[in-house]
Amino acid sequence: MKILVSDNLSSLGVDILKKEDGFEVDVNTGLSKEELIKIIPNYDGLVVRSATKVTADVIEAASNLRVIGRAGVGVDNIDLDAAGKKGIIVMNAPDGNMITTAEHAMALMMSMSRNIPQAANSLKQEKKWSPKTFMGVELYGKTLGIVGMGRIGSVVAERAKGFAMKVIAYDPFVNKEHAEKIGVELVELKELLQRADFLSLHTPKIDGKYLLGKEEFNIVKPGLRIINCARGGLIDEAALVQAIKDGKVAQAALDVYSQEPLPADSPLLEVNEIICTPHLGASTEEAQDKVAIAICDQIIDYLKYGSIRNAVNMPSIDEETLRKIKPFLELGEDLGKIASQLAAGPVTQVKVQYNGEVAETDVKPITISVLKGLLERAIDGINMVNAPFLAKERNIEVQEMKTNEIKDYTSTIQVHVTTKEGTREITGSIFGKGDPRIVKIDDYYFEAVISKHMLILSNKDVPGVIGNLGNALGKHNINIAGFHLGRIGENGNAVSVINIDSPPTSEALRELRETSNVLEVYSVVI
Ligand SMILES: NC(=O)c1ccc[n+]([C@@H]2O[C@H](COP(=O)([O-])OP(=O)(O)OC[C@H]3O[C@@H](n4cnc5c(N)ncnc54)[C@H](O)[C@@H]3O)[C@@H](O)[C@H]2O)c1
Ligand SMILES: O=C(O)CC[C@@H](O)C(=O)O
Repeated sequence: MKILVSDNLSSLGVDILKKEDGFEVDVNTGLSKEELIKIIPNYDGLVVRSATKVTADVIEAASNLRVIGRAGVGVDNIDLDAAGKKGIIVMNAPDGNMITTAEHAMALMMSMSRNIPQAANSLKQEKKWSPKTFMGVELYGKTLGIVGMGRIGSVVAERAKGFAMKVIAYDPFVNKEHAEKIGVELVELKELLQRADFLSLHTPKIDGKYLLGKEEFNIVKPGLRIINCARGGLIDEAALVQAIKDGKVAQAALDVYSQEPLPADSPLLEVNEIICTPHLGASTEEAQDKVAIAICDQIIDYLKYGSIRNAVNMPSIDEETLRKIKPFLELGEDLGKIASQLAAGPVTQVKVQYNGEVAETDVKPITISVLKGLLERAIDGINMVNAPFLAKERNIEVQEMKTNEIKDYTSTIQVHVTTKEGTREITGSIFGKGDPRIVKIDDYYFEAVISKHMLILSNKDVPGVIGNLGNALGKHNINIAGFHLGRIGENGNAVSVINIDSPPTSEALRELRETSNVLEVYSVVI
């Protein structure tokens, strides 16, 4: 396995990769886009921080790449859609730098409230002793508004409470219990803007929308102080400069910018009330070691053992869960493959229903494996990462349903596939520790073994049909390994699943289809 590390990564991470059997590592930082495009086909894995821009054209050129690891949280420098479509998994290391970044937010809050950079600059650069110029404000008793109560926002809230600040937060995705547990009052954004003395942002970048723009600055509590250690693009920088000039906002402390590196002529650098740091939030020795170790371990676990942690473009599966759900992943893929060969025409909808114990596990990866099996014959290079993207691209509606109800089996997976011609249903279960079976096709019940080659056929349920089929298969030298019959009462139709040791020739299939009372014959390959 060849891994490229294209940004500054702690040597502890690089060493982990170097020491791993079968891994080769190149550290090559500061590459131009053209240089990266040229060398990326040589690599199975890429490790980046925020400097490398993994754009669609880089991904297009990455013919062997299987994983991109981000040593940190934000993945806005990686084209996730392009990676997903190409089947490249993107993972981050979200826990390693949360304390460090929260500490940077606190450092900015305190530096800003006491004018520390400006005062230090005046004394050291201008040799001026002017304490009156740098009158500050206390944090004590002030209200801190946090937007985004995730990992970093929550740590900031705890630290701020240590300064006896009142903490309020806006995060539409967080539950009340989490907020109450850390003693934070959840409010709407408008209320937060009207009440906060300090405001700290901790959300991901929000596409096409500023969290703080002219409209928001018009309603903030006068004298607001703003901290942004999250992402550039959350604040309309021109509107911020104007709001400070208009006296609506007192100060701001920024670590991230809409354009990075921040251009030397940025108006932000001209405003004395704005403190700027050069995207330093995660830059401590401890955090850099932690994220580097985490991402390198994750990459090895994925490339060597298939276990997925902190994936941002597919559900994560740790080793323990992987072990538990592996038989169902395989069953799901088999059911998808069978369904694709029974259904006629392009698929428009897939419903996957989980019944019984399997419904209590994380079923998302199983649904993806159904999609992978379903689309495998139509799309080259499909895998667990790109299957949902490719299904979406083909306008296939995917539904997932769960019931805890246990009927005849402890767990079943029911796959309904709809095309213009109608819906086919195929249900599977796991016998014993990992023996996959088809237990139902449409209305017919069996306990059919799933094998590499199968014939699935329907016939009128009259005497002699099975004998004739056996003769026809024998004539074409096709050995029957198993025979499973499903019927609904007498005098109706029957469906059979026949396990065969070799694939049928087209001649054999023609003869089977011409056998009297046979209605449909499908040759199914797993
Ligand atoms: N400055 C740095 O060096 C640095 C370092 C680490 C992380 N970060 C950035 O900090 C941010 C937060 O990181 P995290 O690890 O806490 O992420 P997180 O995913 O744990 O938390 C983000 C929170 O934002 C909330 N959220 C999403 N959209 C929102 C919206 N429109 N309004 C309000 N809340 C919303 C989510 O519900 C979530 O709780 C990210 O943007 C990350 O890239 C920056
Ligand atoms: O790698 C860095 O220094 C920045 C990291 C930070 O922005 C992140 O999102 O984790």
